[in-house]
Amino acid sequence: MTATLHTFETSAELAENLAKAVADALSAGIARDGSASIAVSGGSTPKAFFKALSNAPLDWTKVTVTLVDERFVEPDSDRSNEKLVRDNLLTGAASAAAFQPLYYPTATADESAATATKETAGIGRPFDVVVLGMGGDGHTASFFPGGSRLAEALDPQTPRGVMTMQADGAGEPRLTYTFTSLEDARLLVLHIEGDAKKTVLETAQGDGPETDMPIRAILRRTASPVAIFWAP
Ligand SMILES: O=C1O[C@H](COP(=O)(O)O)[C@@H](O)[C@H](O)[C@H]1O
Repeated sequence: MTATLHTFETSAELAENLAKAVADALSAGIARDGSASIAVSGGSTPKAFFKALSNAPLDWTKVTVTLVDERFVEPDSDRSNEKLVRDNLLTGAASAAAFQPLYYPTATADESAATATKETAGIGRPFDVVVLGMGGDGHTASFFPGGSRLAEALDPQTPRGVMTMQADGAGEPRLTYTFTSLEDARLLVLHIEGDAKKTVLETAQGDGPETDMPIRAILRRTASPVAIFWAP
């Protein structure tokens, strides 16, 4: 599918424009279906975007927010993507939204993934909005180079749902939506910032296997077009 690059002069300008595009897509989902869904990424990049989106004037009681991926850590950990979202997105107007976690306090990450798959089965078919990030190693969601279940996660035959992933660069065991869960979002965004990530993106857009840079699966073969939002 095609990818279109949207460039902004500052991170603040990007955050405002991305929040507007996402709010419009959520409003369209509510108007069409009576409810809307969004899966967001964690990491260090999305904070300003979350703050901008949390003030968007839409009927948040009709919106379900979930995560593209998560670490298998308690939700009060500074490493938790759930904590990032609760502290920065689910505030103000957006505090009325429903939240579907991927982490559950189970004995193993696999049990948590199974519970998350069951609990999220009613949303995201397709998601109204998916906002992906990208790591400096070319990972997106928890599709890490060298990931223990990378081939399965990226396989177009693997069903929708949440699965586990382990990788050297990942730290804790991960929980991640599969490629098929994310690729057909009505608005599919890749949000990256900084010159270093632009260089990683350009490398990923060149030849080479998906296993080296899993973001290539998103850039090459999603059902939906990818809107890339970038600022220096
Ligand atoms: O591990 C993760 O990293 C990526 C990118 O994070 P960033 O800190 O470089 O912005 C993120 O998209 C993913 O959700 C997160 O779990």
